[in-house]
Amino acid sequence: MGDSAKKTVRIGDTTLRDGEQTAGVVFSAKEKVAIARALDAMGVHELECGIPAMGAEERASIRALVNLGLNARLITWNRALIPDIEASLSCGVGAVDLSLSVSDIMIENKINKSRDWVKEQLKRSLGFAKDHGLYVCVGGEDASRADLGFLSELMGIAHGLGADRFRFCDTLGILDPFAMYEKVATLTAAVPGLEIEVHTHNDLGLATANALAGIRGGATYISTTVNGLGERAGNAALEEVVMALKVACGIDVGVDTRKLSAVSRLVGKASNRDVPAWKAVVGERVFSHESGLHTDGVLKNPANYEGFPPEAVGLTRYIVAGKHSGTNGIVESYRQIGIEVSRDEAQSLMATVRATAQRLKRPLGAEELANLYRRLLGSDTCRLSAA
Ligand SMILES: CC(=O)SCCNC(=O)CCNC(=O)[C@H](O)C(C)(C)COP(=O)(O)OP(=O)(O)OC[C@H]1O[C@@H](n2cnc3c(N)ncnc32)[C@H](O)[C@@H]1OP(=O)(O)O
Ligand SMILES: O=C(O)CCC(=O)C(=O)O
Repeated sequence: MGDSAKKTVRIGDTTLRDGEQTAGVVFSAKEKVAIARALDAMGVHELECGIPAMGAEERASIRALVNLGLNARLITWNRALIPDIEASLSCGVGAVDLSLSVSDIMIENKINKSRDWVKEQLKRSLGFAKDHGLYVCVGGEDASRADLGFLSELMGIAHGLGADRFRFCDTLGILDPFAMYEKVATLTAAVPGLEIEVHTHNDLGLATANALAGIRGGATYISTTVNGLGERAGNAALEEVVMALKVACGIDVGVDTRKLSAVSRLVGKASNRDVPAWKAVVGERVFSHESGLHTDGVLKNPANYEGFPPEAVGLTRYIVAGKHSGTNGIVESYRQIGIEVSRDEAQSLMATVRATAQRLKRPLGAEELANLYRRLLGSDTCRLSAA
């Protein structure tokens, strides 16, 4: 990503707000504390931690987070309405996101207002928030479908009134990375003094790509959720964004990546949404190798088939014996269960290993491999190592 290695990129994680908006997901106050602590401990810069306007219970859970004294900045989500901001102030947070629908389709068909109303409401709510000493992110809901001239105008007003950043939302997840890049680059050039955050949804599976494109376009913040939770198909996943920035773009955001899989499990459990074994970056089996040529390559040097090592994200490498195994992989699978086999012996075992995997529709476990060895190659005492 060119000179982007020098760039400072910050993560604003919204697992506790947009993540919890996943239809059917509810975090208990205790789970919110555990998730916030985990994200803070790994170095996430900002946590969007709830919506005070929702009511007393939500406000109590936000106050509990404020009382933790985390390093991460806590920010709440608000409509750009004074009562919403007052509710946030009552929670003791020092930062608010003030959201306004900014596309004509939503201005006309959702909030039933006009562009002028949006501008006035921005001035009113931002002025109120700034008078109360708050850090303010102005949230542009549906910015990806909004008129760029109007967005520039809003950003100019926001900047003039002391907003700290603007959140460019691809609310419906309909952009491609090229369009995202161009839109963010245009806005960065139009209002250079105002930082931009990109909030990307995954309806087309492009949330992470779009977030990276936003950074290339000049954004400095990325909105993420653990496991990509969030409305409909979810948001850009924290683990994908952090690792993609690091591995593909050479940008280290200062998050301890070794904790990514643990936080993924924590949020998977709290959200009652299992993390698929093949989930990019944190899936339990994304460092499993079975295919003969891959296994051979990994055994010679893991870098042959791994873009980053499993330890980098707190995971483990597995070599498994299955339908696609080759000789070296089978030797290794037996070595792992304490049985030394030669290449010739592995070759003689291969057809049965494959046929068994084909029949069972899965790789063979330790016991099955040992039984096969005994059945095909001899006694159970032969060449068993200490393991
Ligand atoms: C894209 C996003 O993710 S935005 C975040 C969305 N999150 C949520 O909705 C979760 C929590 N929401 C809630 O608890 C409730 O919806 C509340 C407390 C925010 C509002 O509750 P209610 O007062 O009962 O309103 P309700 O949900 O029925 O409708 C929303 C109202 O807010 C208005 N509204 C929506 N967005 C905005 C905005 N950015 N600024 C001002 N008003 C807005 C709508 O026009 C509608 O007003 P209307 O009733 O006059 O037509
Ligand atoms: O307006 C905001 O700050 C965020 C709203 C949101 O979650 C979205 O547009 O997807």
